[in-house]
Amino acid sequence: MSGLRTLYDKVFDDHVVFNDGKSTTLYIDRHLVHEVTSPQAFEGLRNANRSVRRPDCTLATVDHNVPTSSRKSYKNVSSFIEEEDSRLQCATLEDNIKAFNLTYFGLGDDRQGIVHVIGPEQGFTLPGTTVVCGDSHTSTHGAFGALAFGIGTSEVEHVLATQTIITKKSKNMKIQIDGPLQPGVTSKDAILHAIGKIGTAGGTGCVIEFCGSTVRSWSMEARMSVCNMSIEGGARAGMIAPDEITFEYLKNKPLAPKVDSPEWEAAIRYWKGLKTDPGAHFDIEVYIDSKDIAPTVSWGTSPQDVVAISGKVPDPNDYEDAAKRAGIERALEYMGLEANTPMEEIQIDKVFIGSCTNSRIEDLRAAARIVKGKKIAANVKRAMVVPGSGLIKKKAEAEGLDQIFSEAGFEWREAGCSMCLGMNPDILSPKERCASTSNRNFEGRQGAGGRTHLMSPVMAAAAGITGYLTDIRKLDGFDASAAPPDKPQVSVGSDHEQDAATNQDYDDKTSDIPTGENLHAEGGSGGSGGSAAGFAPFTVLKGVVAPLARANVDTDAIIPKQYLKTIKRTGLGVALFDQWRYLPNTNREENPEFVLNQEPYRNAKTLVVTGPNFGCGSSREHAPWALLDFGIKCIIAPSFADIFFNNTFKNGMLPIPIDDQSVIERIAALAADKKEIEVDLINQEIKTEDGEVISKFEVEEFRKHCLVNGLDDIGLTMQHEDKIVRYETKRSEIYPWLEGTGYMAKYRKGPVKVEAVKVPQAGRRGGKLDW
Ligand SMILES: CC(C)[C@H](C(=O)O)[C@@H](O)C(=O)O
Ligand code: SF4
Repeated sequence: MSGLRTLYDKVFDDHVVFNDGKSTTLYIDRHLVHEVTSPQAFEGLRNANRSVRRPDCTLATVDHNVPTSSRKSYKNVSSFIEEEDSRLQCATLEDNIKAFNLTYFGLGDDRQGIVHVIGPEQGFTLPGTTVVCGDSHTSTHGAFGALAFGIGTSEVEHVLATQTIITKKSKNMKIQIDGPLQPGVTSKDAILHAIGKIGTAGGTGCVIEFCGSTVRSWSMEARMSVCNMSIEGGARAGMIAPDEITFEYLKNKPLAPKVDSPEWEAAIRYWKGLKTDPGAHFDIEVYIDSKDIAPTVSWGTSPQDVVAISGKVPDPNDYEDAAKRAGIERALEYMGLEANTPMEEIQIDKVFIGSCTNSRIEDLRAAARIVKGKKIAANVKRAMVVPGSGLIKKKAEAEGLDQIFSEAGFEWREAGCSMCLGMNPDILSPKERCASTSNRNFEGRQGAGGRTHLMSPVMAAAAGITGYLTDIRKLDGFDASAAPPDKPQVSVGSDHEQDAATNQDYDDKTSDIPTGENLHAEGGSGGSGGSAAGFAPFTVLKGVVAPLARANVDTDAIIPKQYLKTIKRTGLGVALFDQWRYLPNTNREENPEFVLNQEPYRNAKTLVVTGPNFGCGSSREHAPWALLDFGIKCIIAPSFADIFFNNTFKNGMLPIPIDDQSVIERIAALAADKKEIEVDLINQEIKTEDGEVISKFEVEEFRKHCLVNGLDDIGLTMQHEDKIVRYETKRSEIYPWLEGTGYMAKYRKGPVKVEAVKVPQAGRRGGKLDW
């Protein structure tokens, strides 16, 4: 070991609560919570009689399910949200934040917005912190030099209860981008270009540090767009070393330390050390010359399917690899595109400017500059602008951006995730084509059968004006010198300074929240009664194995968004692979071609996937819940996306990555022959029906131990209460600005730090704790 450390190494090291040689327990500074991935976690806490350890370090909002229609007559969630499941999920969050004494920005509050927009906007996200959320795009916060990553619902419960997470060190990856960007090219183009280069599995197992002169020149908004999409590159997190631009952005943010206070000075001293030591080792290095980045758009159904706007739709015949060819053919069919069509000849139906990638003030300003004085094309049925937060909306209105958009024919909406994933009323109809500033173009992402083309805000704005995917550089009146892209557009504090001024103000804003009467005494808010606490031990699994010949199977495909509105963990098997399992335009008539609709695979206990990167995309733990509910406990694949991989273990399931493709093919052949296989976790072997060992496999010792014994890792962590307290004491001394003092001073009447639960829960239901 050279002793030289990367930015990631430094932040990781500073958060180690303990390392027992098998896994590392990391302290979490900031926990963001939203309505989709939290109900089951709160239910688990309630079932185990646990409290939230650090309400002062936890911030909740509603974003995914909320309608983006006018809130002029908004009174409360129950009367405002029409769709029943969405309403229940939002109401459940409100019940939970009352019951657990958490800070919450609801629909009546200007500070409400997409969770990854409001954290930075409030100064909740700070350099050098660990930030988690039950959401894959938590990587956004890495733009501040934070170690920020998405987690599943079981881990949400773990963090709520212990303020820690059990983890394993990732590899270090560097993406260096140098030189000034060309006119019309933005950081969104840079990240789309980078993902096209490395692929959606390129960053698997890694934390990416983005560096180089191009990155240094970017504003915080531009940096957030890039770190946001690290997850689309397969990485656990993306990070950018903090610098003067970061510090400037944080000045006067409500929850950042007060400028010029001793805390601010101490924080700046610490933050300035948060950079990679020259000569520190990276496992993977990627270099990009900014001259090679053009305005970039996606053509297919994966974020790696990108091309310069001046390019053409790819031709499957140009690819020798049969699997690759089949993948492109499938994507073209879904997207309704002909090979070799120039991208600029693709006509669109809708435009969406929003999402946690591109809904910040700078994005809206850039798009407004393009549409100013113009009108959307006649073929554009709908064009929407959805600010990332209520405060951004206000700011934009103060600058007259809403007028510019409205005059051009765009709808000016209220804050939320909106059409990024259509869990709310904003969706595409089947076959509608959308120019979108969001981050995922998976099948059905913006609505069943909808077709998404990812791009930057200026490109989406230009598409709205012409009605076609458009090269921004050719748009009438495009002024290449208007905003030199290599000059940082620094957003200073006053941009987002607005805040609830007094306790009374805060109380008024939250007075519409119910008081917890919806909470049931048993089983939480109508949940399944299930919990992450303990599961059936996994030792040997023998049974039918179903073959699935696909690569990059995303969690939207495993279970689409409409099923995420549940507050339970159970009953999701019926929705597993929904789009592939049922014929379109039928009343859930089974597609006989799909493997899980065939005998004997309906009873499969194991899935063998022949392509890599299974479970990529969102952090939804609903994906393993759906598999488990269907009966699948083990998945064998060449590789897995990190968050999905974690989530399976938390549910007593075993994912087995096998990089020898011949072994995968052999198991797939046995599966095709309807033969059973045996997965022996104790001996770490996969065997034929006759007991012949097909392959050995690796599994982390700690995870194996938990699986074999059906252990609840929250209980295990709570046994180390003394170490957590020791870490917290040290943290208060060295990093006093992390205590959540902003909330204490402004919004709270009582103390915010509740005492941790003193009596550790048993690690195994009814069993002996032996770890
Ligand atoms: C709902 C949530 C689990 C999901 C995510 O983790 O990314 C969502 O935000 C998405 O973008 O698909
Ligand atoms: S990716 Fe879309 S759905 Fe997910 S958090 Fe961001 S805006 Fe919301």
